[in-house]
Order: sequence, then structure tokens, then C-alpha cells
Amino acid sequence: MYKLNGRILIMTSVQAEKEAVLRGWHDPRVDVVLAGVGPVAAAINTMKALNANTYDLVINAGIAGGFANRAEIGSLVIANEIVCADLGAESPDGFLSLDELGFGSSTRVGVDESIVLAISSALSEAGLIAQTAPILTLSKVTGTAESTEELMEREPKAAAEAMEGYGVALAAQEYNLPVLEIRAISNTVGPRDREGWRIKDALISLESASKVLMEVL
Ligand SMILES: O=C(O)c1cccc(C(=O)CC[C@H]2O[C@@H](n3cnc4c(=O)[nH]cnc43)[C@H](O)[C@@H]2O)c1
Repeated sequence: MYKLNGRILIMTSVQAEKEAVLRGWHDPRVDVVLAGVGPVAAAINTMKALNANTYDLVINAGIAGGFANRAEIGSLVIANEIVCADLGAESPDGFLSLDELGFGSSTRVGVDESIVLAISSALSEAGLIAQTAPILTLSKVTGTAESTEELMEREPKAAAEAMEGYGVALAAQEYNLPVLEIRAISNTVGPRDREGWRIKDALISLESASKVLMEVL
């Protein structure tokens, strides 16, 4: 069984996500801090939080879009890799990541496999629908069939996309801290349909997951 010894920083993008986490996770070892929306705000605000206090683990938690037939609405995805999916260059032959362009900055951040395994097993044992898979970070919500298809082809293992994970992960890396990204699926990635977002359902899943995380970590 995995048990963390120390303090945990949880970054959520908005207040509703913060409240969902705090409804599930009552723990003096935990601070839940707002990251803002997007990877840049998330990196800046995570750095500020890490500057102000000492932590042993950083978690980015929130809602996300799930790719069709990979992650259903209301289910949970725990990142086994945090991938920056739009940092690079378009070309007639497809997207070129920063790594492929030779800038030497990795756009993929790894996670501690033992923590991820412990969490996903505990979530499944608690009866929640959970999987581990890469989670993509993008600066904008994918909103057309073409860009969805391109992304799914380019990242065949990715189950979800959100907008903060990579920013939070880079800040955690600066402090040599392990990082996790946990997302509850609110919508299916595809042509923009804001009415179809099931935010309430996703926030309930996030609350349930937080209860389990409190027991595991
Ligand atoms: O309107 C509300 O009540 C509300 C409650 C909680 C969260 C929100 C947000 O709009 C959060 C934005 C946040 O969600 C992530 N997200 C969700 N779906 C996607 C997606 O399909 N593609 C990319 N990001 C997505 C993202 O991390 C945003 O920061 C509203």
C-alpha cells in the first residue's frame, strides 16, 4: 500500500473544482489552490504556491474533455504521462513537437508509476470508473472534428485533454517534486457543444475521487 509522508499541493483551475475536491478531501496536510485556466496561469500560480510553502507532492485535479471511446463522461483519468500537445509547429506533414524541432525541452512529463497504480486500483476498488492514460494539455479547447481527429491520431493512447496539467507539472519539476494529474470527464472532445458539458456529473466524480485519494495518499 502506498502512503505519502508529507504535505500535498492540489491545483484546480476554478473555484467549483476546488470546492468539489474539498468536499471529498478533509485533511490538514492538503492545500487546494487556484491555478487559473490554461498552462501559463497554472505554471505561474503553482510556482507561487511552491515558493510560499513546502510540499512533497503536487496534484493537478479538475474536469476534462474525454476522447470518444477512450474516456466516458463521469469517469476518471489518472495521467501516466502529462503531455503538452500544442507546443511546436504545424507543417504540411503534420504537427512537430518542440522535441522534434530540436529545442531540447521535453513536452512530456512522467509521473511516479507506483503512486498512479495505487490510486487507480483504489478508485476501481471503490467502484469508480477509472483508468490510467496520457492526459493532454492544450491552450485551447479542441472544437472541431478535424482537430479532434488529428489529435487522436497523433496521441493514440491519450484519453483526455485539459488545459493546465503541463504548466503544473513544469512548476513541480522545478522543485524536484512528483506530480499527478487527475481528471473527471465532463464532455466528449469534438465539435464545440458547450450545452453537452456535464460539469455537475464530473464534479461529483471529482468529489468521490478526492475521498478515495484522501485514504490512499
Ligand atoms: O461553469 C461551471 O460551472 C464550471 C465548473 C467547473 C469548471 C468549469 C470550467 O470551465 C473549467 C475549465 C477547465 O476545464 C478543463 N476542460 C474541461 N473540458 C475540456 C476540454 O474538452 N478541453 C480542454 N479543457 C477542458 C480545462 O482544464 C479548463 O481549465 C466550469
